[in-house]
Amino acid sequence: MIIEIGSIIIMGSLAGYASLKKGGTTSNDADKIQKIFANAGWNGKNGETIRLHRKSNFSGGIEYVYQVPLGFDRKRIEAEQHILEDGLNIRHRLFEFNPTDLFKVKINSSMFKQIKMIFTKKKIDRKEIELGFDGMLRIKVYKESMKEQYEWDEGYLMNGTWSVSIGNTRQGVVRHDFDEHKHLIIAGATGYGKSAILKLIVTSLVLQQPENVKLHLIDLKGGSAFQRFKDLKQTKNYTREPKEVKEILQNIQIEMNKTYTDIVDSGFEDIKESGRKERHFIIIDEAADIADDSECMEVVTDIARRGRGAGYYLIYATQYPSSQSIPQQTKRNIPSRLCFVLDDAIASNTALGQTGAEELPLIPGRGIYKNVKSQVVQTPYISNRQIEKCIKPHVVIKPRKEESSIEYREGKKTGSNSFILEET
Ligand SMILES: Nc1ncnc2c1ncn2[C@@H]1O[C@H](COP(=O)(O)OP(=O)(O)OP(=O)(O)O)[C@@H](O)[C@H]1O
Repeated sequence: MIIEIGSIIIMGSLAGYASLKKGGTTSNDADKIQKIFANAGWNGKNGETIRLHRKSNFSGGIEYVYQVPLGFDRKRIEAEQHILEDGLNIRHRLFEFNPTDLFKVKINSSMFKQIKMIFTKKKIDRKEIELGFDGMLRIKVYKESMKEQYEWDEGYLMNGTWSVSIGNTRQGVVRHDFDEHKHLIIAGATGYGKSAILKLIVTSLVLQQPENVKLHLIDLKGGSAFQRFKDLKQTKNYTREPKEVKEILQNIQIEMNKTYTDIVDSGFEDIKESGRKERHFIIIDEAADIADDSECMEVVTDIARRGRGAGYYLIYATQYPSSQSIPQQTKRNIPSRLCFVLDDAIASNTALGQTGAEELPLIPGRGIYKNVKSQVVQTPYISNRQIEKCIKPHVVIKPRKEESSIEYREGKKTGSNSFILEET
């Protein structure tokens, strides 16, 4: 009995302490923010500081609204947001701990072991921030980290459009509309979600625009990310061979030029105005592998520069962003970027035009999407099994060039699209 009462008191106090810790975390964040601004040299030209205008609670944290001095460099602060986040996390780390776990403890001889487990299994959670500018500087400080995984489902689709879900933020889904923003550069260290988002983009395009999307898939990573799309009726080109890339790109360029000439000759400015529905997507996974080939790069640059008018959109992915793998002219023509964690600030600058990707947490799918503004997103995750299910109705059996002398016949299915080849 005494043990039971004692344990209840201990648990009650621990729970109270933990919830206090979780709730009352941010009392002096306003001061900290002001100090971080001063130390980072983010004040106005004559040393003017930001001034706290308002502070308000919202369901996930606290928003601080500041008046900013004239000449305030918002882009610099956006790029160096991690300094602010690190500063707010220096002394205060939040325990990801649910006090109700304590009430699940069974009162028996292993009680102390169970309590110890709850505390030793806790994860350290960082405060995260979000910046906004509308004449005032708005800093949202969140009590909890962003979700590490968002499962994709068909609710992410916008049928009949070219707008594809690219990530989730706490405010909702962020989309990249290819008819608005055309091309996209994707960069990121290996293993953090480049292929996964490319597969999601392809799947979304096929499901949203099955009759109008034309895919040119160039997979130079030595993996098999695009393999599953090669027999789609929407796939016009698919290769994993670097030596085939030049010919494919040059043929695309010829078609693109012809389409553009037709559009202009018919008196239209671009494909959108012409009312044509077809859009071509040239998707290159590991662009660094063709960076040495000047003829390939000439076509890539040309598509980035002139493809928009003809409806030829480029998605250019690399894990090695450098001035060679993303030439200056290509970069200038592709303002939209999605960048997962990168090795250093130089790579981040090359890929995004700002630092910050080197500071992203090591979470697959966590990236910075930069378009008009830049924001941290968690890309939706689609499993290979889901992809197979979604694209199955679009699979057709195509003879490959080198197999034109081989007779095809449908055979015993071992997968959704397997068949036996018989040489005659
Ligand atoms: N949005 C996501 N949410 C959760 N997990 C993800 C997400 N994206 C990727 N992952 C996980 O990370 C793993 C690696 O992702 P992916 O293959 O896309 O990386 P990559 O950057 O293309 O790496 P590599 O260049 O080595 O192929 C995936 O197998 C998956 O388990």
